[in-house]
Amino acid sequence: MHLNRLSLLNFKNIREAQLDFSPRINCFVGDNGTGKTNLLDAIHYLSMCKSAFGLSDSQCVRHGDEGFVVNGIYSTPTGRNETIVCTYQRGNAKKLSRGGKEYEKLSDHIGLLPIVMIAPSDTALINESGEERRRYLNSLISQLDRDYLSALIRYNHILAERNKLLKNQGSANFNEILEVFDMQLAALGTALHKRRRELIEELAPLAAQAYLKLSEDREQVELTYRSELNETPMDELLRLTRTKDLVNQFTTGGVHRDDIRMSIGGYPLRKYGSQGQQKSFLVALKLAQYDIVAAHCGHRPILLLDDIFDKLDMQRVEQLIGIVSDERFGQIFITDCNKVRLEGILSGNRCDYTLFSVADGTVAAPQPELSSTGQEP
Ligand SMILES: Nc1ncnc2c1ncn2[C@@H]1O[C@H](COP(=O)(O)OP(=O)(O)OP(=O)(O)O)[C@@H](O)[C@H]1O
Repeated sequence: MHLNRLSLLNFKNIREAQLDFSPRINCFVGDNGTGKTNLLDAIHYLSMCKSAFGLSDSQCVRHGDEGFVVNGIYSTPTGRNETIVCTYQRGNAKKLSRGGKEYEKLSDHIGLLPIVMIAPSDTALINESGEERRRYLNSLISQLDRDYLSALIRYNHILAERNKLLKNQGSANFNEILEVFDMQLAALGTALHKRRRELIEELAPLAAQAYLKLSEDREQVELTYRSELNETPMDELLRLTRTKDLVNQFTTGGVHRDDIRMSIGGYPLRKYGSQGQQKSFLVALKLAQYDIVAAHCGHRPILLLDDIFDKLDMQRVEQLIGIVSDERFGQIFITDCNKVRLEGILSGNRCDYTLFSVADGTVAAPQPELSSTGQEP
């Protein structure tokens, strides 16, 4: 599945654009703040029905305008064309259609056009709280497994109800209701824990392998799943923490406290990893994610590489381009401020790429000499 044509209307700083893409490597080059990342975000919208950066729909409407349209024509593996359109008007719910038919539930679309993005904001995965890492896990597993998403929604709902009850300990039938919540929470928590454990067991060796390759066998990283449920089943955990929960008036144990430990050479990555090592780790993690998503859907996700070369030394950049130029990767979109550097790296790796110049929200169609297999026409 690849994106043939992207048409935009009033999306962020892009008033209007219509772009035809290569099924392999597409590059957006231009100065800071010109709209390169915004183009990636539009592609993200078509897959995930939302911005990759936690922005609301209205924040993605071009300033002063009333709504946006993001339209993508995709080529399916069977050679058919599939049109996906996302439209949003301020004050209304956004709409998503596939082949002219509007989705009733946006969640039905998730997973149809798999996508993996590597962006500078991913550093939050290392530097922020466990909530960020749980969000990452949840979003990844939800792309692979619809049951997971519904179990997660139920878990969060019951957790909120249980916390409300714990603040209201004088309410009628308090103990009976608490027992019911505990039973439901234990069943859902156990299912979420199992799925997270399986995913991390799959992800960890792939990420470690990708990191080794990026660092040319110089450094080793590790990813481990931290959960209270690794040692204690959820029903028992709720029993053990009951007294504490009554005092604190919220649920102190469960999968809502899970985390992922990331380390380099046995030490915490956040404290001991350099910026380049942290960036390499995130790239390795996302490459591992790519392999898992590709294996699960049976076709290659679209890969979005935003500002990917920042903080990486030339060897790692070369390794990365070497990895993604492999045939197991499908369509790729890369942004960079430095056209000469990007062209040098891609030509050096004999990559087939198409280059778009972005300036002040306007995207120039590729010139013949900029659509290259590394050689002048
Ligand atoms: N809703 C919006 N309406 C108009 N302009 C917007 C909107 N949202 C963001 N922008 C503008 O888009 C620009 C940022 O674009 P983008 O993040 O794509 O930059 P970039 O080309 O990737 O830059 P960099 O190289 O610095 O990462 C900023 O100038 C910002 O003000």
